[in-house]
Amino acid sequence: MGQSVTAFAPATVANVSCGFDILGFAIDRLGDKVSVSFNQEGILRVTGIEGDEGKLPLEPEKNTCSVAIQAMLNKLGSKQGIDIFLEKGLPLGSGMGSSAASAAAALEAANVLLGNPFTKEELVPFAMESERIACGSAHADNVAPSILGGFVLIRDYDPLDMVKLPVPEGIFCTLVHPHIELKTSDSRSVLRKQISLKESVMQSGNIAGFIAALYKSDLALLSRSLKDVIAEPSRALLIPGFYELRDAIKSIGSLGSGISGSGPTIFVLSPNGDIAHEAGEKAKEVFQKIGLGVDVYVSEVNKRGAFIVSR
Ligand SMILES: Nc1ncnc2c1ncn2[C@@H]1O[C@H](COP(=O)(O)OP(=O)(O)O)[C@@H](O)[C@H]1O
Ligand SMILES: N[C@@H](CCOP(=O)(O)O)C(=O)O
Repeated sequence: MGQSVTAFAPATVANVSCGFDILGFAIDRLGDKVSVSFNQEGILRVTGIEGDEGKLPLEPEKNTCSVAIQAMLNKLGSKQGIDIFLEKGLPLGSGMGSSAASAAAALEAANVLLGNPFTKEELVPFAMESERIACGSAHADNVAPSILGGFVLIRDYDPLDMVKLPVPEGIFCTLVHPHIELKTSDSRSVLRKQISLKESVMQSGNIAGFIAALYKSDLALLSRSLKDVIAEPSRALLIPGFYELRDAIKSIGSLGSGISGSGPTIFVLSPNGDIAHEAGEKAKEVFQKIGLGVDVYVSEVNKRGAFIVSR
């Protein structure tokens, strides 16, 4: 076997309530690992997947790792054969950017294997192609933060215009993952196709407030801006415990909660780690009452994004 390169890419929280399809941030530690190496057969193939309980496709045109690398090879005009091995660390259909993390790790590793022809920013459109395959929409609010780290704003899609945003000191995220699976394609299908002028004004005010809050490190403003009048009203109905958790954390000093991506994971932002852990305990109580299993992760915002583990 020739040179092998392994990369890790983190889970992400997309939308962050006020930024439907245009805002996301990366999480620490949780994520997918992908190893790539050249093969002599001149084909792109997924040679194996670990940690997916046999659920993910090996077909190169269906797996987000290979779809993303194929888009990269197409851009280079290359027919280089590459073997891909995926270690799946994220649950599927979780709302934690599982499909995106695979693509981000695959691209980070393949870019190094091919001699770094692209910057990190240039990798994002390749990963968007894989999101189109995974859930029918080429949104960038998972893949961009998974590759770049931190909070990322997608100002425009055509042409792609991304802004990496500051991360206020001390801010923590609690991810609450109830044990149900929600496909992004399904939770996109419940969205209203049109919103009112009033709702558009409210959403614009909140996304603008959120961005200002990041630049000013103003956590009170950030908390007031953590609202979603576009997706949350339709999607929250698919997530048991969503409003109960919001009520349960009202008095503990957290900054607010929302749906992570398209759900079912719920995120809570907090001004420090203690409150983030307390939010996690409240979440366990809420879901115990409902009788639904839940995983809780507490994490800082990951400023690094995808990185090389070994080469
Ligand atoms: N490498 C991959 N990792 C995760 N999902 C993948 C991968 N390749 C293809 N998929 C497909 O993408 C879908 C999961 O994506 P999605 O519903 O968007 O989950 P998430 O919200 O966790 O990203 C599944 O249908 C799965 O078969
Ligand atoms: N903006 C997208 C984000 C989907 O995130 P995922 O983690 O659920 O794949 C959407 O809201 O549909």
